[in-house]
Amino acid sequence: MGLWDRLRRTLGDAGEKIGSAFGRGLAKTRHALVDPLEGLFRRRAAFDDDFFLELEEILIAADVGVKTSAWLVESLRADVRKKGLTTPEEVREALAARILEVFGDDESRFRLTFAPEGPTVILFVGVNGTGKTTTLGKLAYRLKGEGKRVLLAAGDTFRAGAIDQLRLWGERVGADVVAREEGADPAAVLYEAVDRAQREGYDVVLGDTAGRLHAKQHLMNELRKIVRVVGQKLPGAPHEVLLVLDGTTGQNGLRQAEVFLEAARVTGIAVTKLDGTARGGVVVTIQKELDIPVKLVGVGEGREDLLDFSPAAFVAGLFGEGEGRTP
Ligand SMILES: Nc1nc2c(ncn2[C@@H]2O[C@H](COP(=O)(O)OP(=O)(O)OP(=O)(O)O)[C@@H](O)[C@H]2O)c(=O)[nH]1
Repeated sequence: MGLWDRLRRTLGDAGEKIGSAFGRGLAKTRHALVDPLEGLFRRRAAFDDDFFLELEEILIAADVGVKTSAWLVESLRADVRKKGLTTPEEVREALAARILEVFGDDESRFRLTFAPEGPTVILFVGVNGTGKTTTLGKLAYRLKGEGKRVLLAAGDTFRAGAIDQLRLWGERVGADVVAREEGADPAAVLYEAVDRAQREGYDVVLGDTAGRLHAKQHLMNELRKIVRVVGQKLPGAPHEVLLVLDGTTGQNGLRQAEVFLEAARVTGIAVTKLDGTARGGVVVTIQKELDIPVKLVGVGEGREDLLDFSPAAFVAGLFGEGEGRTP
């Protein structure tokens, strides 16, 4: 079975819808990556050194990252040689297959983890302005739609504005909010939220946290304390620590993330603002270099603009499968 058929099979009945949602979200990245690739196919008759050199430049420009791009190009070069690929279609498919290989075959790794019973606690961490609160709000909206009882915890107590923003999301999606005053101990807010969730039978607690990078040591201590306190209150929690990365910052965002990776056991990544960037290739780099699954992607400012990440949908969307085109 060819790659495109395999992707279709993985995505199943909802495939077309998922593929086109990813296709729309990745439109700018596709223009930066796949369109130049088509141009390259037209200009270069042979898959020679110049072809691979140009391909590497295209990948790097779409923020696939230097190391990952080099790996992709070398793998593709080997494919062309060993499998005797001669047509653009074959080479395009081999490249898509190599990108898919970076993510591995196990789609379940990319799904959010929920506690088998009792409340699930999901913490959102990341630099301010990356879209943490928005992503949390969108997820709350989705979970509410699934009939879950959702409690939001305003753990970014550094700014009154952040607390208000979370309250607003609570109103907008009909979720209850636990908040204290500005300057309160974030761990205490999270403790209170988990306690209330246990007593009152909430299904999910979504916890916001602060992301001030200039106070690095303080930030790390604060995060560690939150994770510790939540874990003591509810063994197994937090079930997810989601690092929110702004897709428009590409590789720079990855470097900023290191503080959070040091401070907490990050279980998944949410990449936001994919709709506004040609740097969606950063998703491939995150996988190759951090090996932490991307679980959610933001593709707009609306409350429905949140997608579950899926490697098959990502590759299908990237190569235009979801747009009703045959790749
Ligand atoms: N286009 C687009 N905009 C987004 C997306 N996610 C978030 N945004 C916007 O990004 C901006 C920042 O989002 P916030 O949720 O406030 O970011 P934050 O990380 O919580 O930042 P602080 O509140 O400062 O801690 C807002 O204007 C959001 O509407 C997305 O997926 N696509």
